[in-house]
Amino acid sequence: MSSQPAQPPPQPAAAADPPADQRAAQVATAARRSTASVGVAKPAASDAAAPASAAAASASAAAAPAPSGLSDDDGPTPSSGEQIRRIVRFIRPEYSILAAAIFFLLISSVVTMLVPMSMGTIIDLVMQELGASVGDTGSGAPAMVMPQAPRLSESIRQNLSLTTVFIALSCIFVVGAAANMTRVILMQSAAERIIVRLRNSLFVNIIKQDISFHDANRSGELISRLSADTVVVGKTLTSNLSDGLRSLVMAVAGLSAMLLVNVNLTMTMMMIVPPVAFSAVYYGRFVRQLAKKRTDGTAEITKFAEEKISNLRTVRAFAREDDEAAKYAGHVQNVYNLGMKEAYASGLFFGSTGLAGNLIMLAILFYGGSMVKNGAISVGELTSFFMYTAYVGGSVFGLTSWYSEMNKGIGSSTRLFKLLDRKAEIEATRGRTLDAVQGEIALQNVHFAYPTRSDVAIFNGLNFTVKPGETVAIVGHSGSGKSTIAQLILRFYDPAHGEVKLDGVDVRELDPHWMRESVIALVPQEPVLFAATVRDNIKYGNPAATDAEVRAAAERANAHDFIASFPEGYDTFVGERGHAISGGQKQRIAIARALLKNPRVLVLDEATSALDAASEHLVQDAIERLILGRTVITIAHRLSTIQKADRIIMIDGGQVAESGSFDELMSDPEGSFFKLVSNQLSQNLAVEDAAAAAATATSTAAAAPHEQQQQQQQVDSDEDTIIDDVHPPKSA
Ligand SMILES: Nc1ncnc2c1ncn2[C@@H]1O[C@H](COP(=O)(O)OP(=O)(O)OP(=O)(O)O)[C@@H](O)[C@H]1O
Repeated sequence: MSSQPAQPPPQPAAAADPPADQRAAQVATAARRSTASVGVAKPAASDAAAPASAAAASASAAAAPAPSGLSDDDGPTPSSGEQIRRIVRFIRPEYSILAAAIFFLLISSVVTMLVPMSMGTIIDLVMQELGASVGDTGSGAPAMVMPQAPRLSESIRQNLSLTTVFIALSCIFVVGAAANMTRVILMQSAAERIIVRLRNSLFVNIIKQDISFHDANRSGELISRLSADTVVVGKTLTSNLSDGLRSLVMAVAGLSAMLLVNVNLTMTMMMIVPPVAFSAVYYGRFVRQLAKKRTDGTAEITKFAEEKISNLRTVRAFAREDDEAAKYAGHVQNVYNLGMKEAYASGLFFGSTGLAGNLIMLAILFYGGSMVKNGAISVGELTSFFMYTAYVGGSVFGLTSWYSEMNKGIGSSTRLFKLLDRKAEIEATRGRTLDAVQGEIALQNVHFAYPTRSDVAIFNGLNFTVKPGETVAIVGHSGSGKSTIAQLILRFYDPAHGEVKLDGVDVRELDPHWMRESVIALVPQEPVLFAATVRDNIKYGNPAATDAEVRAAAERANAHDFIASFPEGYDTFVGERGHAISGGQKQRIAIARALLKNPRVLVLDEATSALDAASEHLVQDAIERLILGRTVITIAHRLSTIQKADRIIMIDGGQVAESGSFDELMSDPEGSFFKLVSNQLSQNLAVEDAAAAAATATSTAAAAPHEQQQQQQQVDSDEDTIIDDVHPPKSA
């Protein structure tokens, strides 16, 4: 606050305590004289004036929509079957790619399964030639027992030479490798496409959720779903699925081949299946639960980090870096603990199944060796069988890890699909549009409570109409619901009862997107700029605007001169959330943005933080140009704005307490508007008194240093009553 009165400041009303009518005249005069920011909305006791009787609150609460958090309370968790069906529905567009991938997978698997059989055949061929050459030595007795010719390789052996087999197998293996390569590429491309679709649909669904949903969910968590969970689910649906299918095909084909080679040996091998399958099911369930907890833990880490990093200036200003680092470490430790639980479970599971696999191989070697000795099977057949056992063992192992990965994916997908399937209420409405908008806004018998705080009624029977072209200032104590009116007009929320109307039509009948795009603009208290250039930020009001139009809007918003003074002009990067430019500059860019949009109805949530006099003047001047020829609803915090309005609406107790021109309202010293203004003025005048006292004190050489310091502190704190009494930024 920088206003220095031209005349000696009048006594604060409370100190003089004059009769009511005299006080009225005094306050009105003081009000007229004050051209600076008065911060009417910030009386010290304002919070005590909270609206809403408990009865009204519960009435509103009954009709208010339920809070909509992305939590376990947000509807029942679907069963695994439902989740799998949901996942299958989601991957439908990739069916053709997946089918092609499965085709190539089958080819490569068949080729792989040929390996043991071909190796066995080659070994038998080699041994046969070896046997023949041993027989040729003329010693009379064969050097080793040659078992019966194996059934499977019999015909091949009879018709093909060793060289032909080598050449044929090499060609088949090349085909297998090509098929495998194609399978991997196709699967990866399906995974990437699924991740793209997941991310796009999820982002769209997140930004199209009702504001009440965003009240209930922190952005960090949503970002985590968007970035981390989408990858887990995408990979599960493709690479893991492909690996699982491959393992399944190989296990089935391998088993069939083993049965063909020898049934008894196969039965011995099968002893391992029941215990492994049993433990795989339990292990799978366990990791699914862990995965869900881990994705939640990761989301917790992301939302914590997002909030602290994006508000680093506050963390730094309070020197809380170490505390925040410790809290962050706590969240990270939580995820680490879950990871370690999984590590122990995985170690136990994979270690024991590996041991079971090795023991069964030993058993086969022992049993198979005796069969070779008896001439029941050939060495080549035992080799083939052994290789099939290893392949099938590997495939079963692959299937169990696929099962656990699938479970993890399903665990991660729970919240993701819940979020993806969530239907917005307001934003999903496809209402009509109006041909020619006059710009009349009416609130009729509006009852409202925020969905996240449904037991606190903000309005209970709010009624007022703003005529086309009229400028109305909404005033009231802090927390009385002024900004809430703006949010209802923009249809960020629907009232529990009553109607908000545009040109006599309930906004629930209208298309909310059309209304915000073409009819209504909001200039919020603390304008939010995006991390982009000045030009892009202004063009946010109308992406189709030309550079000339952007410049014209900036000129009308008193922004062109400061923009032109930047070395990069309109291409200057404004920093994250516009941190790289000043508050007054930000406000003027926001005004230029609104000018470019050229709305019929303008909702102006006036900034509560005061700017220096020069900057304030430039902003006010820009606002005056902005409001020309429109219906304007100003959530007013400055006396000058209130005085200039055609009409003032005073909100108190969730209803319109008073309505009229400035002079009309100020003529009633018992009225709530009069009290609000006089209360604020006394605060303001106290600041001026303290400033004058401080100036006197500073000039008095005799003043003790600590007294000077105290006086200065008093001035600082009084000035802060207005500047500091700023509520959390409300932005569009
Ligand atoms: N998104 C929200 N969810 C729940 N409660 C909210 C939300 N936004 C505001 N409120 C509460 O609603 C009440 C009215 O808030 P509102 O911002 O409309 O007041 P205001 O009159 O504009 O205050 P000020 O002048 O301080 O900006 C306050 O008690 C506030 O805490």
